[in-house]
Amino acid sequence: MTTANTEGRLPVTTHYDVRRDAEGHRYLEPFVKGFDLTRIPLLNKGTAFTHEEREKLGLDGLIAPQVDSLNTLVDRLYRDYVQVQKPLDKHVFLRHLQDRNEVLFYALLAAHVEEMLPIVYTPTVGQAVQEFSKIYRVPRGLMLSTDNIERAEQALGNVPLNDVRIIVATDSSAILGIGDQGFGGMGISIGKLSLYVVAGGVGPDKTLPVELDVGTNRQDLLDDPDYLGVHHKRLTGDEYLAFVDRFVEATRKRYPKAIIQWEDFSRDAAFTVLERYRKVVPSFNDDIQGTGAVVLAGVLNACRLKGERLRDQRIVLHGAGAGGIGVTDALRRGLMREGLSDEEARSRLFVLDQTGLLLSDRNLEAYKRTYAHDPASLGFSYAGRAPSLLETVQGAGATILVGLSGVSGAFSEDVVKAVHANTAQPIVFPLSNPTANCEALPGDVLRWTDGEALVSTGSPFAPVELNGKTYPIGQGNNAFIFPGLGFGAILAGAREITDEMVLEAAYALADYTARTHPDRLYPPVDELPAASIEVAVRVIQQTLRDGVAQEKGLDGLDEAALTDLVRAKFWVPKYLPFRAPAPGGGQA
Ligand SMILES: O=C([O-])CC(=O)C(=O)O
Ligand SMILES: [Mg+2]
Repeated sequence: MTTANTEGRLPVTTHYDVRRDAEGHRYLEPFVKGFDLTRIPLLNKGTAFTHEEREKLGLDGLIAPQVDSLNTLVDRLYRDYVQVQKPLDKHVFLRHLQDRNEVLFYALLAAHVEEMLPIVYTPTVGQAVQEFSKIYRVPRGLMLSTDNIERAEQALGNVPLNDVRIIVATDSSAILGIGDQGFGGMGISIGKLSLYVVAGGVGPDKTLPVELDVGTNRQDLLDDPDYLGVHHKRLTGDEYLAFVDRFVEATRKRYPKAIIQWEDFSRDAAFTVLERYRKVVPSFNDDIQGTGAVVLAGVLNACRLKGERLRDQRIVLHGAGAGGIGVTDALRRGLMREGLSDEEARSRLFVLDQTGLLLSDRNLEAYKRTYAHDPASLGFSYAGRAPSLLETVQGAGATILVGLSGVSGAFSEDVVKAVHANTAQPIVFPLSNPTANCEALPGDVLRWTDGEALVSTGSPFAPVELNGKTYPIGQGNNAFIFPGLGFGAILAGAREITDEMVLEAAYALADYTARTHPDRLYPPVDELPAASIEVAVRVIQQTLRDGVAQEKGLDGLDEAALTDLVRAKFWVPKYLPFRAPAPGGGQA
């Protein structure tokens, strides 16, 4: 309920208490009045407060006289937005709007998804993370650090939301392809959650971005007096795990229904954290599992376009971080679905780290060993300590080349042409983000292969024109997976995010694309919400098969009924009316 607590502080309640009247109409019950209403982003309606609301809510005289509709405000804001020139300034423009008037922010974003996604998300979010201390204005989300982790429960108690269902948490150790970003990684948690709302239908009051500020190893940040994070080196080992333990424990107490999406952890921490908590709290790692699923979906579609199967391919993956190994895992599962044994699947996968191909006679971290080849049975020779990318592509007869290395330009002309020499239609995915870290430009890949390559990238690229033909470049970004995966898991009340749920998300995306855009690898970005709905439905079905759904009443629902349910629960930006409590009115 919405009564002020006894100490007279801000009421301890959600800042967005949606209720329904007897006829089922949604409304908000004011728990603050007057000026404060214009300062709480989830409640503020700008000039859209009606005359009646202004009178009743103590806003008379505090707002410009004209009453606007949400649509009018969206149009007005969009006209302002297009005047802003630089991408980072556009990002700041939108973030400020989000911190001022959240419904308007989402209405604007929803109306211009394709245009604004590169601004709130990759690539511009990469720059926003790097400049985070400079662009920081008002707080958003939960900022845990070595200064307050001992009081994690108290800190979580301060979060003014009562029913958080999805958390994106990062320790900022490997943001996109740009490495350790210290406190600035908060920008990625915020950006991902905007997608959960606009593409995944999760209400903004159900989302919480979290920064786990365990320090940074970047000397330039430590030396910068304007850097807003804690000024010490990163915690490691037991201290690090104790920090994350405290966060998880406090979160479980405050938000027992919340799912945690681990984001942009460096390779070791990514695997350790995922395994340590995945049975404790429903959670998944976006870079390992989300990226894995999205790449599997695109590769399946590319194989379909070639008229071949995944099992016919030989796959080279450049990059053995969280993303690289996650994608390799997903492709291995995909190969096994087509009837291969685990060993046969692994024999078709060739993973390289900075040194070269993973070989069993190299001194490798545990998570890389699964994919190490025995040099004796490799069947091709090489010059150095480990085969280079070119040697591997040639020796292994690669038909697919996937980049998750963060190394700009790693897919040179000779490497791409070597894949083309092995197959008429090479599948080439330079996926590293943001744009500047991409392994190759799609236009180059297409030119080097006479337009025959099937290309997709992680960050957005304009369509390529070549010899009078236009090639749209699909965005193989986990944004096509995590919003639907998370939303489905929320609606099912999943007690765990199983590997099968993630795999099902991949097949759902592949099927959606094959049905709606048979000539493409991924849907266009403006179809993110539609694709996410399909992913969510299939994820719910998988939670039922896996026996992890805690929500009752889903069992008997067929696909059409589940789709109706997901659509009905999809949050859409709308200014709800403020009303006094309805006698006997139930909670939403
Ligand atoms: O954020 C993105 O665009 C995709 C992703 O998870 C990453 O690159 O780390
Ligand atoms: Mg990521």
